[in-house]
Amino acid sequence: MTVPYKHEPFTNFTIEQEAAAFRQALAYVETQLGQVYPIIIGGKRIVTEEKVVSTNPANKQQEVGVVSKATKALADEAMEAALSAFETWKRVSPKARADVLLRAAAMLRRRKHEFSAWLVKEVGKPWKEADADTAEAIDFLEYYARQMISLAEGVPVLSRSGESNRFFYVPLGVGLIISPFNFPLAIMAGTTVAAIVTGNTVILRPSDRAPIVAAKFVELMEEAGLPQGVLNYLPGGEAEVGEYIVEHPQTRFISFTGSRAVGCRIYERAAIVQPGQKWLKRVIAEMGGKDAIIVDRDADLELAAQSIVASAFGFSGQKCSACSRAIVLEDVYDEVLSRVVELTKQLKVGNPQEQSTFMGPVIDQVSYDKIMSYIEIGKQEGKLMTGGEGDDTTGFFIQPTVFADVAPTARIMQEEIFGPVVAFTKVRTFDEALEVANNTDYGLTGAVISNNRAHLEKAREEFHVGNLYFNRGCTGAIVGYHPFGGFNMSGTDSKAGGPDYLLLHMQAKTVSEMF
Ligand SMILES: NC(=O)c1ccc[n+]([C@@H]2O[C@H](COP(=O)([O-])OP(=O)(O)OC[C@H]3O[C@@H](n4cnc5c(N)ncnc54)[C@H](O)[C@@H]3O)[C@@H](O)[C@H]2O)c1
Ligand SMILES: N[C@@H](CCC=O)C(=O)O
Repeated sequence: MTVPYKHEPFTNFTIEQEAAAFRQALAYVETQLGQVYPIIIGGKRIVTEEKVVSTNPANKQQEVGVVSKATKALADEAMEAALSAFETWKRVSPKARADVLLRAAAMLRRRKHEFSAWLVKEVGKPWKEADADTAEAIDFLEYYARQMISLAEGVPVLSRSGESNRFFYVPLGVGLIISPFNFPLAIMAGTTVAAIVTGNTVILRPSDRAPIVAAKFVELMEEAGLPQGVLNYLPGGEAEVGEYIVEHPQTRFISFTGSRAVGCRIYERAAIVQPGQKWLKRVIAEMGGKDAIIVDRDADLELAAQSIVASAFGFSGQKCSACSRAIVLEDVYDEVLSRVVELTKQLKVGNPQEQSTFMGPVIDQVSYDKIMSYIEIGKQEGKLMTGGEGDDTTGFFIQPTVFADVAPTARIMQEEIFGPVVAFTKVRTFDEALEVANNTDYGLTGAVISNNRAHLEKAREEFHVGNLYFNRGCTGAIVGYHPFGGFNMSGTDSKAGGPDYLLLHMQAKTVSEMF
């Protein structure tokens, strides 16, 4: 028997012992930088000529590590390895598969600060954000392991006299996992182990902007006892190799997390039935957001301001759940806006290695340039209240930026910026607030800060997002507590860390026997 699932607590860094342990982990990781990590196919280590260098976004001169770049030929090899491992892995009992995850969770918990320190280095997460990312990865391992155990026997169905009917789940086959840079441990690990614990084998394509954390996780899964070929690590080669596997006739499913543009392209490519293909590929796509916080006239305005700031600027706004729109009732608009500006000015932007840093860099030059260009657009579309500056001399630092008086149809109110930028818009009524909130192509997260029960109930029905929060911010979903995933162009309506997530990786079989 396993103990019931409970989410991993966050580290309290105000305890000096914890802070010291984290500093020690950072110092250790510093000694490990710059190493070369091979591709792993069927347990075999392969180093290719062409490489991808992962650098620290807070200090672009610093190499975090180097990975080999995949090729189409290696993609074929990975497919063969995964297909061959599938023949044995699918027959391993669900309980034994779950045990590998539980062991990995225990090992990751013991090395929690070390993994978080890699996140600080590779993607510039400040301490608390890195700690939450690692905690979430542990949660996915623990939660999906238990869920698989409970699904092992299938679900009871009715039988008539003289008949015995059974309904149970079988794995799909080889899955392609494509993960984003922004939760390079939690999302990469969660999507990978959901596919594995359900009996599938996978080819993992981590983001080229965070391949080292993924390499460390793959090593950990091997140490936890995962058989060779079940998890094949194939970094590098971005679109070309990724699309090649998407289109491969033996790919059975694709679990993608990333931007809308790439998700839509994958969805489209996967729909084409290739010669020799025997199934329709399943695509799980978790995509972008344009998330809003509504502030009602009867609301705790300090809570509103704190929620907007934390949700807009946590990890430099590089969360699909980030608050990029504040929709505020006119009666309280000025007060909320001025408090948000005041709080924003107090945020410390700097090297995420420092404990006191609230906001580190954005991920790379491409992101930096894109966000800065949106800031220029914002200057035309609204009133710049604070921020607006960037500095990319050492790393990719952008000041947290607030725009006021932006029209709901403005580009910065419609397009995902994925950076530390929030736009305020003023509305007259709560109904208008809901209309503005729903007026994007996305539908991922949203929050309402209100003391008005009728308004909250109305939002419960009409605010069309996958994750709706009342009287709190719109980021920070916890596995098993806030199943996560969005509507419309935010994805395929799946819910990571939710009770039905594993079913997306299996097919149900009915067996009926007559006596
Ligand atoms: N809904 C969610 O749960 C969720 C979670 C995290 C991030 N996101 C979204 O992800 C985006 C940020 O992450 P990102 O910048 O890494 O996204 P991205 O779309 O640029 O990349 C995601 C992954 O796709 C790969 N890729 C890129 N082009 C490809 C192609 N043509 N074929 C196959 N693979 C390809 C990348 O290498 C990367 O591994 C944001 O839009 C954010 O909202 C969504
Ligand atoms: N699950 C995370 C967001 C993941 C996307 O970037 C949250 O709830 O904030």
